[in-house]
Amino acid sequence: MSLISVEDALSRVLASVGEPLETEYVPLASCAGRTLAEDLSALRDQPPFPASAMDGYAVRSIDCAQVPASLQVIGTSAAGARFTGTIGPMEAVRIFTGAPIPDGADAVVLQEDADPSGDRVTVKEAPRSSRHIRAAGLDFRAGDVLLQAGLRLDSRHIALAAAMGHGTLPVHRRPKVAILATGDELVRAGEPVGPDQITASSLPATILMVERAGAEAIDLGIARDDLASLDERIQTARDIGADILVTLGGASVGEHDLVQEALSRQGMDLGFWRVALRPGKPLMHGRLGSTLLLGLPGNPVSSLVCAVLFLVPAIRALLGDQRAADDPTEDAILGADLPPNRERQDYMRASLALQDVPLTLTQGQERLMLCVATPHLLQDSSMLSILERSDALLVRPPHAPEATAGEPCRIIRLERFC
Ligand SMILES: Nc1nc2c(c(=O)[nH]1)N[C@H]1C(S)=C(S)[C@@H](COP(=O)(O)OP(=O)(O)OC[C@H]3O[C@@H](n4cnc5c(N)ncnc54)[C@H](O)[C@@H]3O)O[C@H]1N2
Ligand code: MOO
Repeated sequence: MSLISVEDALSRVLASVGEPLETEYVPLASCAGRTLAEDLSALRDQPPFPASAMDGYAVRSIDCAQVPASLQVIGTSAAGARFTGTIGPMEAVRIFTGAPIPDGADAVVLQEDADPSGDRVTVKEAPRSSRHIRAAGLDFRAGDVLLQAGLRLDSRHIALAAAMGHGTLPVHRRPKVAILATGDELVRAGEPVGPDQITASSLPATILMVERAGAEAIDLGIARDDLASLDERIQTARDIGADILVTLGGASVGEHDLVQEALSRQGMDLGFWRVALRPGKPLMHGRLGSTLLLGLPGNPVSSLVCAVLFLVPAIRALLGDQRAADDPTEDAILGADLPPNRERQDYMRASLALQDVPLTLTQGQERLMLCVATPHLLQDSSMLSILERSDALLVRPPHAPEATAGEPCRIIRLERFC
């Protein structure tokens, strides 16, 4: 099987996701990272009544056209406890921020612009009509559709939904993502490491990425490099109804790379294997019943790059995120010369720095901040110390010609995924 392009691989992964997961109703405070399953309309006006924006006195502006003006204070309107009467000529009501404006009043005088004395107040500054009053429905009206289906919810959306009158929201179920490390050489982080062993660093890292993407991560541990051990863990993933099974390692061509064989024996429908991608070439994709399969390569940087490019978009698509297929790249300026690229799309670990560039404009000198991406010299896909020092992946298309420092380039910011 020949290598397929990154774009082709991503569209095949997303096509195999199918429809977003079913809808469930979740309390607002637990909706972070969920995706709204339906358009949401306001259940009430906000504010629901004309409200004071300041602490001071509610007045009739006409009474204060000539200042100083002495008014009779006939009551108090506080947030949550309105004044129920009506303000008449030369009368005022003490009012606080957020309180309903009493009937008859059309302005609020700041308390800094008024001198209280007993049951009277002297207004020193003439207010114009509607001064410091928030009209009913200023923010939104009942029935306004303010949040759209497919929106990935953050605290801004939660604040608005709460103000709109909602306590729970219709969101798509979180995908269950089972993660299985494979390899006789691997031990869990923190456990004793034998002479020929290393830590399965990608296991906790992938769990974190999966949770950050909005899914429920299920840790299937480490399978040995034998079919029985793999079979057993794959069966566990099916038994728990995993929406995605992610395997780490064993994806390549060696005799110990048994993941594909084990999955095939259980009836995998192979989508693709091997992508024109560096690092991450041996990526495998398929389906096993209702479970989407992503076989990530074992080198930890390769598995992270594949998770950024394919696993996170698949999770977002299952969550119904309307932006699941968005291009994650953005513009930057290249910080070093680079040789021509070969046939695989390259994702180079790079550090970002802001560079202040002087610009001569017609009106004089301006300064522009540019984001400069400098790839690290070593790009071995086993090297996590370099990954830790990297802010971004610098993307180089297949067969890109040599490039010179200062040219535009495209990057993916890692903080968005890690
Ligand atoms: N003859 C060929 N050899 C290799 C090819 C190839 O095309 N022909 N491809 C290379 C590429 S590219 C990659 S990437 C690796 C990936 O292969 P596998 O997916 O089979 O990975 P493993 O062999 O199982 O492991 C590779 C490496 O990564 C370590 N590893 C595995 N799992 C983890 C984990 N969870 N956390 C941290 N490190 C892990 C493992 O110990 C190995 O050192 O294959 C090349 N070979
Ligand atoms: O593509 Mo492998 O993922 O070079 O290390």
